[in-house]
Amino acid sequence: MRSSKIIHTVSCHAEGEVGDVIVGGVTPPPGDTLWEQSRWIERDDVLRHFILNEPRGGVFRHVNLLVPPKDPRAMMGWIIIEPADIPPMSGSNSICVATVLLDTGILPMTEPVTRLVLEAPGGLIEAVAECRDGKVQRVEIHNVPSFADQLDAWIDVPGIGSLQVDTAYGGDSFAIVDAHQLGFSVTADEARDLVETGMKITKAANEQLGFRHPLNPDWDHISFCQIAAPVTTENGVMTGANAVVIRPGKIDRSPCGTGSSARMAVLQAKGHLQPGERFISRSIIGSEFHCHIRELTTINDRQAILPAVSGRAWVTGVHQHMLDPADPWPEGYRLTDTWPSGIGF
Ligand SMILES: O=C(O)[C@H]1NCC[C@@H]1O
Repeated sequence: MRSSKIIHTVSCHAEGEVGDVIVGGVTPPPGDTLWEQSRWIERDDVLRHFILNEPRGGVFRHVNLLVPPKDPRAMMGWIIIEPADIPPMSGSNSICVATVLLDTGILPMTEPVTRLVLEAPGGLIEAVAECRDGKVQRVEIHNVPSFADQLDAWIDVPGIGSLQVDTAYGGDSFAIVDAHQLGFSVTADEARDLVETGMKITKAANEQLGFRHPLNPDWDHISFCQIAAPVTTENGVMTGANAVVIRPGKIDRSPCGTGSSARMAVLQAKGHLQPGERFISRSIIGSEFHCHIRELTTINDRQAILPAVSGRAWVTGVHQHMLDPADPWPEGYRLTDTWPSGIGF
């Protein structure tokens, strides 16, 4: 076999959402900070196209590039590569990264608990991994400070009408809308309609409300729409299903860690969730993240929370993505039958 490029990945999913990890074959991008390195990856499409586009990838795939940390407190840094964005943080991807680092032995595992400090472009996180028999059983992520931005704001959504939404940040930026207001019960058979509706809401929320992170003015848009079923109490625990619509048009198969953090920030701001109380976030495929608010904090005088989100991840394979020098599509291709375009912003 001949190849002009080989990228080694360990494939993984966290509660249903793909989060493959590049463990070799890519040199760290230039930049003095993880954030700068992540903007370099965003500007340079070569890696993104090679790994995300067909024939190697698809709109469902997220890929995490391991890089040496910049912060001396961190054991590893990583850059999250999603279909539309290179985000500051990701819950499902961080659970995949922690699991792959320990299950493969890249970082040493200590049973029954291994604590990792990892550096995402959006800041340091801690991953507390429960480990047994050489396998990570569950990872609790101590996420970056999260906060509600605009509460009960009205937007006009073409084809839908006037809608009340909350906007919030949980390591990524969200417009959160009540599913029942839209006639959804957040079940798998609604997936296509949820995506079309969510994409319109994200676009309208960006145009009419916008978002800018108070400490990182570069992060200046709303990435996702979270269509959230009202919270209920199950066995004494506050529980909420959601469908997070990811640009350019797919639903998070996991309960979305950044979305769960953003939702907890809104619940706390509205007085429905207190630090220490449990919150179960449930995905459209029925998988769960177990969450709570660790403590309250502030960002530039703005009320914020420190969220904890825990979930499980499983390795699904190892791959060597290769490029035959004669392949006429070295960066692959995407078609609008499976990779929507023209909706969003
Ligand atoms: O768990 C999360 O935060 C994410 N899942 C895929 C898209 C988001 O980054």
